[in-house]
Amino acid sequence: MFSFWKKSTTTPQTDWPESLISLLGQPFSAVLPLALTEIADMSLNKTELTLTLPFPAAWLEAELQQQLDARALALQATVSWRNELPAAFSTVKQVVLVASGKGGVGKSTTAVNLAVALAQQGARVGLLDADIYGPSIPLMLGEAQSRATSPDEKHLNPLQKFGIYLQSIGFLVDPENATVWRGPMASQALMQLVNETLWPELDYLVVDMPPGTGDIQLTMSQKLPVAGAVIVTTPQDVALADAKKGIQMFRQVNIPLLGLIENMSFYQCPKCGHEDDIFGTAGGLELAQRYQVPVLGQLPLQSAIREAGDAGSPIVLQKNHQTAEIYQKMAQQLIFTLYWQTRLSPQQAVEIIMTDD
Ligand SMILES: Nc1ncnc2c1ncn2[C@@H]1O[C@H](COP(=O)(O)OP(=O)(O)OP(=O)(O)O)[C@@H](O)[C@H]1O
Repeated sequence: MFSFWKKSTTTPQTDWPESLISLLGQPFSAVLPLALTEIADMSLNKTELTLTLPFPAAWLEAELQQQLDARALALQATVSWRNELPAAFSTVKQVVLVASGKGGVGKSTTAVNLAVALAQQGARVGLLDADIYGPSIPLMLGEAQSRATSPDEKHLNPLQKFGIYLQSIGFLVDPENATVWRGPMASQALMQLVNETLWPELDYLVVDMPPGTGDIQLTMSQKLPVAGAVIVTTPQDVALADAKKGIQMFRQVNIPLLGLIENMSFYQCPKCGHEDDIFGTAGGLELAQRYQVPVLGQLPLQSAIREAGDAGSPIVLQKNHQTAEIYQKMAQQLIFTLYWQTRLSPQQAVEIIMTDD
């Protein structure tokens, strides 16, 4: 019997206003295509409607309040969440890989912005920079000069920035030294980085994978108890061919594909807003359709994204920025996809065992 989420007995009572019951009983939005009555624990106390969900959804509070106001229901919405998932390993509940077949398509940018967007929803988030060929996350979070510290010479403390916990191969070695690692040595080092970091309790650990579909990527995908992978691609033919290999690799090792993100989808002129399909049209979307992978979103090629990354302050932190909102919507979709997937097949906790092969 599925036991991920037990609804309480506080589902709407008959004395709840009819319009409130109808609001909560409708599929809520494209991001949350379920009725809140199906997933939330709810209570109504005079002027306050309190919902507790099985996944982080800070965005829902504002949307729900809007709907309550629109229906002239004089209620204050409060949303909280409770994570009842078992840890997939150590203190980490769900591991999400961000991968790309080809280098330079914006994988690290996407991983950083998604991790911060997940934290903005109220989740406890870790970000592991496993991109051994170009650990760029320290730079993108303004921590390029930081080094990992150890409390006992055996473990590593993660850094904390913008509400997320960070670890990077770049905090341990100079990027030039890391790039010479190959095969087993690289995967061994990366697995050590995962295991020896003192992660606090995390709802999501986002892993920025090295680009490509070689041995390192395969070993990591097999050794980590992964909840799912997100593929980042640009619409160019060469990137798509490599993204296809990524999809095939994850399918081979039974890792669910949570979604595809088409980055640098179109060029957006910062002056006039004109859009141009600089790398072709919707290639990522066609690939996603062909392989039946959900599309999480499309991002423009936009100098603001690069500038924010270079300044060490990801664009998702900017208030009311259109691009920040795209990342936030993608994170919401990701949260719901992970919830739904776990609900359909509850995961088992596993122990990570290091071997020399
Ligand atoms: N949508 C975008 N618009 C403009 N610049 C972008 C966009 N996405 C990424 N960039 C920039 O492109 C460069 C490469 O991005 P990033 O490091 O995220 O790619 P990557 O796929 O992780 O690369 P690598 O394979 O080297 O790790 C960075 O300078 C980044 O700021």
